[in-house]
Amino acid sequence: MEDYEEDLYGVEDDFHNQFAAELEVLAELEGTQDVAPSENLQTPASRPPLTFEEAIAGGDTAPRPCPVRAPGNDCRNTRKNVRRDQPESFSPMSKRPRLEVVKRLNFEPNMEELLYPDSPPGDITPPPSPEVFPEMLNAGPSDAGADKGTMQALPSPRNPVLRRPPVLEDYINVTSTGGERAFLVLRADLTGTGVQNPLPDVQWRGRGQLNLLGVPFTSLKEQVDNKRRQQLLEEAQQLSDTLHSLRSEREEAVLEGTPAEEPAPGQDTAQHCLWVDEFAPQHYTELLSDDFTNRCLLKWLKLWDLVVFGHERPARKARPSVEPSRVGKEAAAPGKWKSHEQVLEEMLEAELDPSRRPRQKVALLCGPPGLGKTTLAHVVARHAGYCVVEMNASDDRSPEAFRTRIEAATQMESVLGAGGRPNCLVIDEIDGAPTAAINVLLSILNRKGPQEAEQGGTAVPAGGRRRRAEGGLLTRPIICICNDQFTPSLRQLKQQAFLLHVPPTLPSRLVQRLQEISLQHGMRSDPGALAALCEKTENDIRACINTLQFLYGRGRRELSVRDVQTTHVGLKDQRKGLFSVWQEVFQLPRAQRRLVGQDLIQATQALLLGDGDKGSLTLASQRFYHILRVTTSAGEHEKVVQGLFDNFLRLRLRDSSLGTVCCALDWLAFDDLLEQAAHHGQSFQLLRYLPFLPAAFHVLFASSHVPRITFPCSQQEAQTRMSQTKNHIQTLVSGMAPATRSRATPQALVLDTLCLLLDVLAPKLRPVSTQLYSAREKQQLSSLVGTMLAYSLTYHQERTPDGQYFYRLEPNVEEVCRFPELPARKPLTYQAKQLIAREIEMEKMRRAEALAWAGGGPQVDEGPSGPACLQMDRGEKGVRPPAPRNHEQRLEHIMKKAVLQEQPERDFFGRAVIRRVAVPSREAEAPEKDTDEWRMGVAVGRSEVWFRFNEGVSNAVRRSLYIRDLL
Ligand SMILES: Nc1ncnc2c1ncn2[C@@H]1O[C@H](COP(=O)(O)OP(=O)(O)OP(=O)(O)O)[C@@H](O)[C@H]1O
Repeated sequence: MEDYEEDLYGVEDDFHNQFAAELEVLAELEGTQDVAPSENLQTPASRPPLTFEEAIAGGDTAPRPCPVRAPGNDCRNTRKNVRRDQPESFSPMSKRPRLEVVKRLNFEPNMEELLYPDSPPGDITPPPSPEVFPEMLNAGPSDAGADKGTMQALPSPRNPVLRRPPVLEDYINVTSTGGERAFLVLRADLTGTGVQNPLPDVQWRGRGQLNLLGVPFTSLKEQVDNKRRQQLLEEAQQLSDTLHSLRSEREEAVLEGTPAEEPAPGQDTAQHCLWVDEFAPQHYTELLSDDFTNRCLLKWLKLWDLVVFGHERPARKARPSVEPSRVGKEAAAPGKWKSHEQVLEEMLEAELDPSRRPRQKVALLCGPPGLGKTTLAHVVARHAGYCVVEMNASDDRSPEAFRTRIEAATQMESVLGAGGRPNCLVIDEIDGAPTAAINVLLSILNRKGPQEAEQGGTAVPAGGRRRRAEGGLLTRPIICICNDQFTPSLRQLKQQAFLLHVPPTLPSRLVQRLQEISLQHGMRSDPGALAALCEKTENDIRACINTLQFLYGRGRRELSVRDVQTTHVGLKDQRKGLFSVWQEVFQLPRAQRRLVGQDLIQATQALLLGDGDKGSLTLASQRFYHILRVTTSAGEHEKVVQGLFDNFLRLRLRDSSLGTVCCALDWLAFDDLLEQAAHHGQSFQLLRYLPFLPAAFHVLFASSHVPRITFPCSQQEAQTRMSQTKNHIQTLVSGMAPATRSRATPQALVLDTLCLLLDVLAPKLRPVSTQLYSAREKQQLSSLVGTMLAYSLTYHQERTPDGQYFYRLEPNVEEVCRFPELPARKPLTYQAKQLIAREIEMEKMRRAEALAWAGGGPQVDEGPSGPACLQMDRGEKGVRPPAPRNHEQRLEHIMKKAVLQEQPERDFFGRAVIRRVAVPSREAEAPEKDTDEWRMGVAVGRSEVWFRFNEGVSNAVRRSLYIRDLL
């Protein structure tokens, strides 16, 4: 059969050409029918090869290729089956060979191009989509072969591209660029993808997805889930291992019968007891705070002995060797500043007050947290024989509660447990108390005893009654404790208090104490690690002990420096003042100052660029985190940043190329952006990045020098200047002539107009009288006045503090567009400004009069006035009649008004006055046309000359003028 086809192939047949269309339709019709059995079924082997003529003659009986509409079935098998099953008589297949011929004629070159390259000539399977096609071609040699096989094995669907519209099927028509029309048969979309899939076995890339990820998202998700699961499993494994090992340890211990491991009765409570409480000092000698401070506080408490216990104050021993020299020194230098210690000692040695109490009724201990201030107060008070009553000022904040607590503690005595000891009141966290509460305390301190009242001249009985009403005299010591002595509410109290600054604990003492504590719990710790711990906690006793206990609780039996560095030590939340924050940012911590110049720059770069190994960054990163913590706790981020901005350029910069400055400016800009995004866009999660700016500044600028820090004011100044500028612009715009204002937006004024306008407003004016000006100069002046009036500008005379007069532009737009340090480009003289100011005033008057006149009379349109009028005079002389001059206008106006507004004369009460007509005298009868008065009136009213005396204006040229010359 193939041979036969080959023989037939390429035969040109007129019949087929003529009836191509009909053949096509027939082929289509046949395609819709079921596979028809062939009439003469012969196997190719049994059939002898035919010649062309035989084939033609055979016509309808000629064997035909397998039907195309048998998907999934092998062509030959089908044919065989058909041959066996179907009776030979039934054969509607007469046109089959022609169909094949039609197919092979293939009259459409465009369609031929689209055919699959490897497909046999008779295969009219539409090509796969261009996307699949190259893939299939490049699938590798074996695949390609397989695919070819598949392609050949696949049933080839009927050609959906037809030259004529199909009869039974839906179609769409397509016209090629060459104008040829083809008809595409529509088929049902069985796959439902909307895309005809020519090869269902080949996956279309991405199944409609873009595959931007490379790896599908689902598999990524799976990976993450797997990872998490793995992690959880590992953790669980670790936990069970630990539990297992612990259990085995305990079992071993039980088996060995170690007495130490047996749960002691108090052990459970001891485990939960804080070490800070366990090792809290009980005696004066166990105190870690500075000895001088401890001693001073004890001495001050002892000053109360006379009032509280009735003990006489021991007589002071004379210090023969020290005193004279000291006295001599003080006498020699009376104005010399005294140290704080000297002041304290003087206070302690001073005489008691008339009521035999110390002059300072309250002691104020201040210092950073965790130094043992509260402990000091307790231990010293107990040591001095008192029963300590503590109150927390942050808790009892209301003045009433404050008064009640203080009076209860100072005027009553505990009957239970105190052993008859008098109270000593300790007020902790007094910096958290409001001013009103502090005032209550002050009023209690300032109550006067009878002796003082007598000295003050107050009447005793009345004073006694009042005292009883307001409470008794304070006879017990009060010790106040605070962290921040600069809290505003403490100002008054500080003046009356015995102020004691508690200095940081000496690290050597603290290390020793910590070593004792850790040894007692069987924890090994070398002094280096403990020193690192002290440094990290800034010698905070509480933080050190708590850290030790925390590490011990986690099973560490040995403290190393690494442990200290990796542990996050919880410090008490403490706010530092702004100056100390700025100082910490710009100054290296004490311990690291000696490292300046060694690894600092490297560390800086590594920290900022993020490319250093962690080991070399420990010091720098510690500093970084410290600053981060300090600035976060300081709170006032805006103020902190302003201080950094105002001060960072005043520092001694190490970097001569100013790279650090540029970096710092970048940080500042970034900070601005962050704040803007956070507050304008309400993206408050961005606020967490703000404290990094001070940390970056520290890394960039911190040095060993003590920085000279000033309080920031540039922001305030800039804001004031901006509001001033806005005011100037607003005043300018509101005063502008409407025509000018319509085109002058504030922004355009600032950016484009004002700068040039200032140059326009400074023409060269000769310092002579305007009468001597040439026409051009007059025009220049009038246009200047016109421009200034259009922008509502004028010059205003002012006086400097040293008494000099000067003219200032009003509103002062020079401030808007000129830097104050720079001189004006074309400064006008005082006289020029004066002249311009006067001309502006005159012009304003003229305009006002013209307006009033226009409003008063009907003859309004007599022409413009002022500079416009002047210009009209010059430019359009021939066109319009010259307008009346200004003084003429004015005079005429006045006279008209006088005529129009002639009112009947009225007396004081508003009644019309009727004058008696006097008998006319002779002189009156005569026509006094020549009288002086009449003539004067004519002269003033009718004369062309009119002048006004302006007081205070001195024109450069003067000349004598007589009245007769004017007449
Ligand atoms: N010499 C010491 N030896 C051991 N522990 C001490 C010593 N001094 C103080 N402590 C412990 O340190 C802890 C903190 O002390 P204290 O409360 O007196 O500090 P503070 O300066 O008052 O802190 P704050 O300002 O936060 O109130 C206390 O629990 C105390 O037990």
